[in-house]
Amino acid sequence: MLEEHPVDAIIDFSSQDGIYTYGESAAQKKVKIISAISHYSEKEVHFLNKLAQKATVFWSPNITLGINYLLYAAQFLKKIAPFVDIEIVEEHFKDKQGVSGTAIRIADVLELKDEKINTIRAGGIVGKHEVIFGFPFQTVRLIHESISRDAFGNGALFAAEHLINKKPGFYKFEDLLHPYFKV
Ligand SMILES: NC(=O)C1=CN([C@@H]2O[C@H](COP(=O)(O)OP(=O)(O)OC[C@H]3O[C@@H](n4cnc5c(N)ncnc54)[C@H](OP(=O)(O)O)[C@@H]3O)[C@@H](O)[C@H]2O)C=CC1
Ligand SMILES: O=C(O)C1=NC(C(=O)O)C[C@H](O)C1
Repeated sequence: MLEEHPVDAIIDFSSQDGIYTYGESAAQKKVKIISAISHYSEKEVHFLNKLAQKATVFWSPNITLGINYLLYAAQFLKKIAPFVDIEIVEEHFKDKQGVSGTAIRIADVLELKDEKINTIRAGGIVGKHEVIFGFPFQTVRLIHESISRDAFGNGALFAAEHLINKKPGFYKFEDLLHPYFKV
């Protein structure tokens, strides 16, 4: 397939097991792998790491620029106020299965237990994440809302552009943003 249709990168919004259909042949041909799958088991993460020995592999459970900026801002605030109460609220469309992979990632970077994730499923909400920092006399709310699925397409293109000159290895969105934080 990749011989008939050569490409520079594969962008994956399929499902957890999609990687097994193209991973090996992509890595063999040094085709970059950009995965937006929200949930992987340890088995898939291990497989991605193996592929990353040969190819440039990128994985982001939320590929929007906005949410990845929010992740930075949230970690920065937690550093200043380590004992603040933090709650995460994630909202998605009614049929979305499982807890948001983004919310799990936010909890992970802020070192919060998964019980701090509050889930809402309603109608056609594309994807909204809010991190609430409850101080004694003030509240800080960091909110990101994908108002159209175009946000994911734009994010995937941002990733693809920023991976053009990247050597084989396993990359996360923050690896692409680090250079922008140098002042
Ligand atoms: N990182 C991010 O920013 C985002 C991540 N996602 C994630 O992307 C994934 C897909 O979400 P969503 O678009 O809602 O899902 P859908 O089920 O609507 O779409 C998935 C598509 O991929 C196809 N597909 C699934 N598995 C395979 C496979 N093994 N081989 C080939 N094709 C396959 C499906 O085909 P068929 O219908 O024939 O099964 C379907 O066309 C989820 O993990 C979701 O959480 C979604 C949006 C943003
Ligand atoms: O399934 C989706 O659609 C989305 N999944 C995400 C997640 O699980 O965090 C990311 C985005 O909000 C859309």
